Formats: sequence, C-alpha cells, structure tokens
Amino acid sequence: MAERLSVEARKQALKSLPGWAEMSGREAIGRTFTFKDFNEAFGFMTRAALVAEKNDHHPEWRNVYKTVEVVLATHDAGGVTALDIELAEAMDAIASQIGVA
Ligand SMILES: C[C@H](O)[C@H](O)[C@H]1CNC2=NC(N)=NC(=O)C2=N1
Repeated sequence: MAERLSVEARKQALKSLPGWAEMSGREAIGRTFTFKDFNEAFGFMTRAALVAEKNDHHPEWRNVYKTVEVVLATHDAGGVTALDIELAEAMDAIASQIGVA
C-alpha cells in the first residue's frame, strides 16, 4: 500500500509540478486545467481516465465546459502518496500534448 508523503516530501514533489497546489482543509493536491474548448477538455479526461484505470488510482474531478478541476489524494492512505504525484505528472504530460489555454 502506498505510504502517505511527509509535508516536506509533498512540498518537494510540488516544486516539479507547477500549477498544482496543496488543497486547503484536506491533505490533497489540486490543479485546474483550462483547455481551448469542451472537446479538448473531455479528450484530456478520456486519456487521463485510461491512465487512472491502468494504475488503479483515480482522480476526483469536475468538468465545466473547457475547464477540468482535479483533486488528487490516496483515499486508502488518507493523504497524498507517490500515486498522486505520478498521476499528476501523467495529467500534466497529457495536457501539454493537447495544449492548455
Ligand atoms: C479497490 C481499488 O483498488 C481501490 O479502491 C483503489 C481505487 N482507486 C483509488 N484511487 C484513489 N485516488 N485512492 C485510492 O485509495 C484508490 N483505491
């Protein structure tokens, strides 16, 4: 089972995840992606969903038109683990391939 990251380890990981930040009020990280339109936003979600399924690690997300709000935490561990960092990195790679506004 993935281990919760320490505060320091979380801060260190976020240094290489520009756009992501600690959520206030809970141990989780979040980022809002804004795309050109709904089509690209949903394409992002489709591709990210495949990574989530492959890793058996799933995002908490909300899509409104061209924006996708993402919150990542490992529910089984009650906080942020390496699995969240890996999914954030994968999401950033997908978003940069699609192009973000
Ligand atoms: C049974 C299944 O493997 C677990 O529920 C997985 C599924 N996806 C998950 N996703 C996230 N974000 N946290 C989890 O603890 C988690 N657990």
